[in-house]
Order: sequence, then structure tokens, then C-alpha cells
Amino acid sequence: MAGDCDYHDAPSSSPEQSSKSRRRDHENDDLPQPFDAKKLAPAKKRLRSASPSEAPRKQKRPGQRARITEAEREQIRQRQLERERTTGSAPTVASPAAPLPGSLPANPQRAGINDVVRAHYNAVPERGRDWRKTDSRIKGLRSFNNWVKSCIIQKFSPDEDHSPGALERGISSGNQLLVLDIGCGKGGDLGKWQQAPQTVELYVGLDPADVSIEQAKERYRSMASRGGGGGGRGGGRGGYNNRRPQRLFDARFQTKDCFAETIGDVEIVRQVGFNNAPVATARGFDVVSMMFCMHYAFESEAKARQMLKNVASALKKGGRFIGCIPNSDVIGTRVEEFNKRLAAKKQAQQKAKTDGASSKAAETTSPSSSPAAEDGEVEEGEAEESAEWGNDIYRVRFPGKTPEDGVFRPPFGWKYSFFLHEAVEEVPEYVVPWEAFRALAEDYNLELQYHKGFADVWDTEKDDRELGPLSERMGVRERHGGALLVSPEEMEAASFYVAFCFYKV
Ligand SMILES: C[S@@+](CC[C@H](N)C(=O)[O-])C[C@H]1O[C@@H](n2cnc3c(N)ncnc32)[C@H](O)[C@@H]1O
Repeated sequence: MAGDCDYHDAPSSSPEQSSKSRRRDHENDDLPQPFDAKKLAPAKKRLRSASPSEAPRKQKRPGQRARITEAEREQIRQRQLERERTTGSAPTVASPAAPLPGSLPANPQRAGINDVVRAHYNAVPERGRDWRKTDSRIKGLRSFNNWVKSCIIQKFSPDEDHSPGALERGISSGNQLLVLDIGCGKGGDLGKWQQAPQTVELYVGLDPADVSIEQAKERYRSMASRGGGGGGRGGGRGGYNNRRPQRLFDARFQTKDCFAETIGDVEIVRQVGFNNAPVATARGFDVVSMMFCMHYAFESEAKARQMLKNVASALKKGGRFIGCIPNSDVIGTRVEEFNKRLAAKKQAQQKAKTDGASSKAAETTSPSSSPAAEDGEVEEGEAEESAEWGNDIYRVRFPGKTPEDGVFRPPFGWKYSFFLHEAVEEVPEYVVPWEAFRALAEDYNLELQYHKGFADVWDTEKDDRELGPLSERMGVRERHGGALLVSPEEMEAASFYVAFCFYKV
């Protein structure tokens, strides 16, 4: 989600698990071991010896910088509007009549979008888990989005032949997961991966925001210092709430733009296997995850294709591509409603003007008077209204014209700003028209398996044997099937998103 990466923080530890974690600080056999690509194929029943790859460090506490007042927020919003006016960044929306953007932007204003996104995420303060769990006004939304991400990881990360419960029985199902997290941000999903039903052997996090990458490394070090048991309150489909904390996986982080460039030049990605290179037996990743970030790739067709090429080349056959993105059905419906209202308003204005002109004409005898000159068009210099909606905690705003029927054609370059309460400022995002994305994914042998709006994920999974209790531990609802701890405003913001899973065939 735009605006706040640390928003998707790892679930916290229960007191019991924390004490286990503290005990495990002294059991260095559970600390991560550097990943060894040579051992990759075949990836069956390996045991790892201990060797901590990261030294523990002290965690930072949330500071004054984390607080942003309403006045400051309004100033930020005004600055953003001013920047759009002066840089002309608003017109990057492709109009339906515009040619299909086929190549990376030659226009420096458009190329600057990456810098805006990177700068935005770099500037989002790391406020710490305590703040997110207590002071945050959107803690229900944070918990809910984290729960949905956990659901997707729990449901789709295991291999097809993974046997549920293998971990609890103390046996490995053989293959251990190699996970690539594109747009990993501050590493908010590290704890969720530590709680995955199938043991993770290697986690690779890529993101263009260098500050976020440093924060992700810090989070990983802090998990390592707790012996890997800090994944905490999460639970799994295999019923592993009572299982012993898993050994922490090895993790690598690198600053990388994964949409404008190939990721085939990232050494660890090459070692795991990119497009079957360097050797045909290269294994490839089991899972590629893209949580709340793929929408940045829909700036142009070239970027969307590069993004999918990276995903498909990194995945093994049978590998899963999971993630969440804004729901283009929701956006399309809002845009269509807005355009209908605008058309009705214009029609009413025109009628009022025509009526006024007719009565004037009746009063005057001048033959040169022409009602057509006052045709109800928007006056020169008067800003055209653009589609905008939201509530107290989120806001979506298109800077220019949007399709009347809410169908985004061509499917790239439809920029809007997304504002989330507690974010630093609005950040430009792009509509991901679902059907176009799905069709494009097929070009890269990615076959759709799952596609569900966040509200539907709640409806279908809230009573699941594992995911239901997990929602309680994660603060989505009160214990014992109690009240939902997500306000209606927060649920509306969450419903802006869909979760998906594709299989590489
Ligand atoms: C809302 S944050 C989500 C972070 C994380 N996936 C999570 O769920 O907490 C979006 C992330 O997408 C990243 N991003 C933006 N453009 C990207 C690109 N070209 N390649 C990879 N990541 C990108 C941003 O830097 C940011 O960290």
C-alpha cells in the first residue's frame, strides 16, 4: 500500500514465545547460515549447521519524527499539488486516445516518478512495532492487511506436494522454500515468512529504496538476535502454534529497481537461477511475492512486461507468484460514478445557461445575440474537476481526465495519487486493470489461481481453523470470535485491494 511500508509489520511475539526467544539467544544452532547455492539441486532433506551471518543490534525506538500533525499533512498535500502543477506531472495519465506507451519514458518528468516513489518510501519513518500496535490511528487496518498477507503466504507458499504438519512432526518435507520478495520495503513480511507452513531456506528482498533496505536488514538482524523465534503471534495451516520456533532462514537484501531493469544481474538471483541460467539445472525460486507494490510497474507497458519477465524468469516451474494490488474494479466503479455525476452536473449547468440565455433573448431585440456563445462548456481557466474519493484515513485522487465508463484503455499509465493517514505524503501510483494484467501474465506462462478482494478474503477465511485464530492473535478481531477491531472506514480502505496468486506453468 502506498504511503506506509512499515504498516505491514510482522506479528509480535506472545509473552511465552518471547521468553522462548530469549532462551534461544543462547542456542546458536538456530541462527541463520549463509545460503549455499552449490547445494541447491536437488534440494532434499538438508541439515544446516550454525553460523550467524548477522550480528545483533539494538532496535531503534520511535521518535518525534514519527508524529505528523494534521496541519503538516495539509502542507504536504498542498506541496504535492503545487509540484504537480509546476512539473506538469499530472498529465502523465494516458488518455484513451493516446498511443499505447510502449517504451520506458523518454520524458524526464516521467522518469522522475521512480525518484518520487523512492524518496517517498525512504522518508517514511520507522516508528517501531509498539507505536504501530498502540498509537496508530489505523492499527486495525495495519493488522487486517498484515493478516491478509499472512493468509496468502499460508495458503499459497507451500509446494503442491508439501505435507501439512510435517514441521510439527519434526520432519522436513524435503524441499525448503526459496523466496523472492520484490518491493520488500522495510522487511515487514520477514516474520510472516518465518511462520510459513513450509520452512524457508532463503529469503531475498529487493527494493529501490535504500533506506528501506537498511531498515529491512536491521529487522532481520533483530530477528536473528532473537534466534529466529520472533515471528511470534503468527500461526499456520499446519497448526504449528505449538511447534518449536523454526531456525531463521538466511536472508539477502539489495537495492534494486525491479520494474525498469532486469534482476538477472543480482548475484543471489543468478545463483538461485534466473531463466534457467547460468545452468539449465538451476532451481529457481519457489515463490515470488509482491505485496502492495506491483502497481508502480503499470506506468508503462515496457515496465509491466519487465516486471513480469523478472517474476517468470526467477520462478521455477510450478512456482507461485503471490501479491496484492489495488482493485481495478473498485477504481473503475468509482471513476464511472464520478463521471456520471460530472456529466449530470454539466448538463444541468448547460440547461441553466440555455434557459437564462433564452429569457435574455426574449427580453432583447438585438439580432447579434447568440445563446450558442454561452454553451455551458467549462470556462477557460476554470479547473476541470477530477475523480477523487476516500474517507478520513485514505484518499484517491486522479489528476486529470478518467474514462467515462471506468474501463482503463490502454491499460498503462493511469496515474493517481494515494494518500493514507500517517503516511508522509501522497505518492503516485498506477491503475492495474485486472483483465489486462491477467492476459499479460499469461504471455509469461503465469496462470491465474486465485483472485479475491480483501473483504472477501475476510469473509471466506475468518472461520478457517488456522486463519481465524490467527486473525485474533494479530489483532483483527477480539478473542473467541469476538468483535471486529477494524473500523468501517478502515475496512473501506482495505477493500481498495485484491490478493492474487499465479502459478508458473
Ligand atoms: C507499500 S510499500 C510495500 C512494502 C512491502 N512489500 C510491504 O508489504 O510491507 C511499496 C514498496 O514498493 C517498492 N517499489 C516501488 N517501485 C519499485 C520498483 N520499481 N521495484 C521494486 N520495488 C519497488 C517501494 O520502494 C516500497 O518499498
